[in-house]
Amino acid sequence: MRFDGVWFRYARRADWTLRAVDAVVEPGQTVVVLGRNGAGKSTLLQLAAGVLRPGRGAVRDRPPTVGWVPERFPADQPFTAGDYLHRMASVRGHDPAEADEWIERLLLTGHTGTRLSDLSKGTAQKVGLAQALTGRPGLLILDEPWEGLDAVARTLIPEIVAEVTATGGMALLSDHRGETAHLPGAIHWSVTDATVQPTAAPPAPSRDEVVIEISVPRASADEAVVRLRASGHAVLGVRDVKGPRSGDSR
Ligand SMILES: Nc1ncnc2c1ncn2[C@@H]1O[C@H](COP(=O)(O)OP(=O)(O)OP(=O)(O)O)[C@@H](O)[C@H]1O
Repeated sequence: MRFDGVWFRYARRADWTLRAVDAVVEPGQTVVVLGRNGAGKSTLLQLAAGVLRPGRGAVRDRPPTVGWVPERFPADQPFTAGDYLHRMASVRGHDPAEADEWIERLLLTGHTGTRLSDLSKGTAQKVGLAQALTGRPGLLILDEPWEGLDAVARTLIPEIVAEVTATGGMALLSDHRGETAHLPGAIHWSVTDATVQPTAAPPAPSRDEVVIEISVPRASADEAVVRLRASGHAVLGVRDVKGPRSGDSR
């Protein structure tokens, strides 16, 4: 996908929010967009998603299926979470059952009967993420994904991004706090003074560590992640485990 001389402003006589953007995202690539508040990261992501149209220039070769998670999920809609996800899957031409995979993986099963407007902010963000992932997008766009999401979902982001890119998809994420430093192989763009430039990745922390796997009841997953983090541990991932328990038979 290519930004080909893209200029954008929000009103006819306003200053340009983005000027002369030329940038390429290759298949299988992850791009992290850095920049201070108000620099234009969300604007760039919405141009990539096709939600905004350039004033000049064009975004070319966008994959046919785009999953976009805005910074804030618009929860003021008259559906339950389950209804919303199944309807959105149908509207986008996917099997509604595909939504169920993400409902389960993002630990949303207990929330499917809740109205969107009654969900907590973090759960609503997960519904937005499930919506974007249904149908296996060739371009996944996550606007500040670390901001609203709960602890479990945050650990899933690198895993989900890796799955999208492993099959030749592209991922575009914005990050104003440098939390995406751990996305392996990502390239970084910086939005400064209305222009977009490649920039160096923030340095990754050095390690001399071991990985310990633990299991907890599904309902306690979020609390466990929060506690482990609070104790100074790095939580690398959360996955669903089905079937009889093994490995603790002593
Ligand atoms: N709908 C809009 N109408 C007019 N101006 C807007 C609109 N949305 C954003 N802007 C302005 O465009 C500029 C870029 O905003 P944008 O949201 O893209 O920045 P950002 O880098 O994503 O910031 P943040 O990190 O705070 O989300 C800001 O000055 C913002 O106030």
